[in-house]
Amino acid sequence: MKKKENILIIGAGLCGSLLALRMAQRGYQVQLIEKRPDLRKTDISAGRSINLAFSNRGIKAMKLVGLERKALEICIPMNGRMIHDQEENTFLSPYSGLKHEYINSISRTDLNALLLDEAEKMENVSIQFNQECLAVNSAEAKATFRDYHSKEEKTIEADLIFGTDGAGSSLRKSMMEDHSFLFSFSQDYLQHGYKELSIEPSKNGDFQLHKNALHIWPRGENMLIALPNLDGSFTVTLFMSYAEGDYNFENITSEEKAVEYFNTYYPDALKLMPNLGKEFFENPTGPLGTVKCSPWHSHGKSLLMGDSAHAIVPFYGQGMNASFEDVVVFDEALENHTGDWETTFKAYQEARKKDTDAIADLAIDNFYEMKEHTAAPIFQQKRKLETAFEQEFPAAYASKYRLVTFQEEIGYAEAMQRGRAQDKAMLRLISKGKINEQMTLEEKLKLVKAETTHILEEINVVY
Ligand SMILES: Cc1cc2nc3c(=O)[nH]c(=O)nc-3n(C[C@H](O)[C@H](O)[C@H](O)COP(=O)(O)OP(=O)(O)OC[C@H]3O[C@@H](n4cnc5c(N)ncnc54)[C@H](O)[C@@H]3O)c2cc1C
Ligand SMILES: NC(=O)C1=CN([C@@H]2O[C@H](COP(=O)(O)OP(=O)(O)OC[C@H]3O[C@@H](n4cnc5c(N)ncnc54)[C@H](OP(=O)(O)O)[C@@H]3O)[C@@H](O)[C@H]2O)C=CC1
Ligand SMILES: Nc1ccccc1C(=O)C[C@H](N)C(=O)O
Repeated sequence: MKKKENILIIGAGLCGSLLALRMAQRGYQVQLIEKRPDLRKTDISAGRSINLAFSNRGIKAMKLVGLERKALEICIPMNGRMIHDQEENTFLSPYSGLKHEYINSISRTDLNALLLDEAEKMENVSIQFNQECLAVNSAEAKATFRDYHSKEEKTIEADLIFGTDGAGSSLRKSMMEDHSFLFSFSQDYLQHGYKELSIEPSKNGDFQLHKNALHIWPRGENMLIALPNLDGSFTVTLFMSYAEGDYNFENITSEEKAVEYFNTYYPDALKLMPNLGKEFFENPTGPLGTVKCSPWHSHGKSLLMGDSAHAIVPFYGQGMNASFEDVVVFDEALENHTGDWETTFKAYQEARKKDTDAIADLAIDNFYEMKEHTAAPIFQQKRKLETAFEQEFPAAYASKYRLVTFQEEIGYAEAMQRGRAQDKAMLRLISKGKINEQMTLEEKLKLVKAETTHILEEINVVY
């Protein structure tokens, strides 16, 4: 039997360590090389989200490598959005009408460590840390690395190179500089950035907010969110404009002003954040952007996956889930692999690109939905109706959120098209007063379905 190829994977983040494990399970020789220190031994989380919303697409990928149960053991279920209004009232808006459909809060470090531990157990995987990739020569399948401590440089050769080195990918930069093929690239930054803060557990170690929810303080321009951690704390993230509005990252220049801002907009959260002023200035402000590029592969020797191929804004809680799903889709492409990598890479991109483009756009939609629409009565009415449809007629109706998050058998592109049409139909019917309380739920559903079909027909889509 032909010996399987040597594979070099750049970046041992979430996607890279999952890919390394899967490729090793398939019998390839894998070298996984990471710029940062081993996160199981050193804490340098700066600049990354501490916890993540983990849902069906990500869970499916963990199942592929046999780690679904271990991952779910370290999760906290979040059944819905807990909306906090400015008067300090709260209400829970479920993510689905079905009890078993919820998203999970998981620690980035714990999940990454789980994958690294399992990959390390494989005798055909080697992992190196503190080695930054500087450049990749895809035509020759060679990559240059620099040791973080000694600053020494070395070149590593392989049969194939996978770039899973995140939004600032070194492989992607090298592809951009390789003028032997046409490489398309776009990067769009939002005018908003993010800052991570925290709510510590109470003195008794209890959660100070409802544990099983993703908390949102929608304030129109800006918003605050909080996700629970296993130790009873919450990781709080402020999404705020860099330079616009009365308060922004540029003009909050003192601890007093940070506290004043929170006291004005998030008074209930502020009561639980005694260290806000200090944390605000100790923690970094991160940018939020979308990266799209094509092709994802070059010379039949290298391939971009995860954020390096398609970084998205975090608002759908799908970046990692999509990066994990990449591994599932690539694994399916490997089923038809006949030895020609260029063909396999092309087939993978063909199957995947429309869906990662769609989740990038959906994530921008959800930015507006979270920070503005969740506070609007018409939106709340729509969500209530959708939840009722899902409860009573789960096979006949799935909201956009449910299609994207819980129906992993449907691609993001289809979820976007159907979901957007449904949203438009519902909002149209509600605002025109065509849905009224005299109607049965079944009659309301019929009307929404007909209006959705009409909207889809207008854009020539038939399901
Ligand atoms: C604020 C925020 C919140 C988020 N929340 C969610 C969420 O709730 N749910 C969700 O699904 N997604 C979320 N995401 C998105 C998620 O973080 C990413 O989609 C995911 O981390 C992508 O995984 P990756 O392995 O492709 O990249 P990364 O996790 O960024 O990993 C890349 C790895 O490559 C290493 N690396 C980088 N450059 C080099 C180099 N030159 N040489 C060697 N190694 C290198 C990095 O150190 C890192 O370890 C969020 C993102 C942000 C910013
Ligand atoms: N488009 C987008 O939305 C986004 C793009 N990016 C891009 O991605 C790239 C990477 O960003 P990011 O992940 O935040 O930054 P890095 O991982 O490069 O650095 C984060 C911190 O970790 C330190 N560090 C890195 N490696 C080691 C090591 N081996 N040992 C000890 N300390 C280490 C760095 O120190 P030191 O300063 O010494 O290197 C720095 O203080 C950037 O180019 C950024 O612009 C990032 C996020 C989103
Ligand atoms: N993890 C996140 C990080 C940042 C911003 C949003 C999320 C979400 O998960 C939002 C969730 N999907 C929602 O729609 O309520």
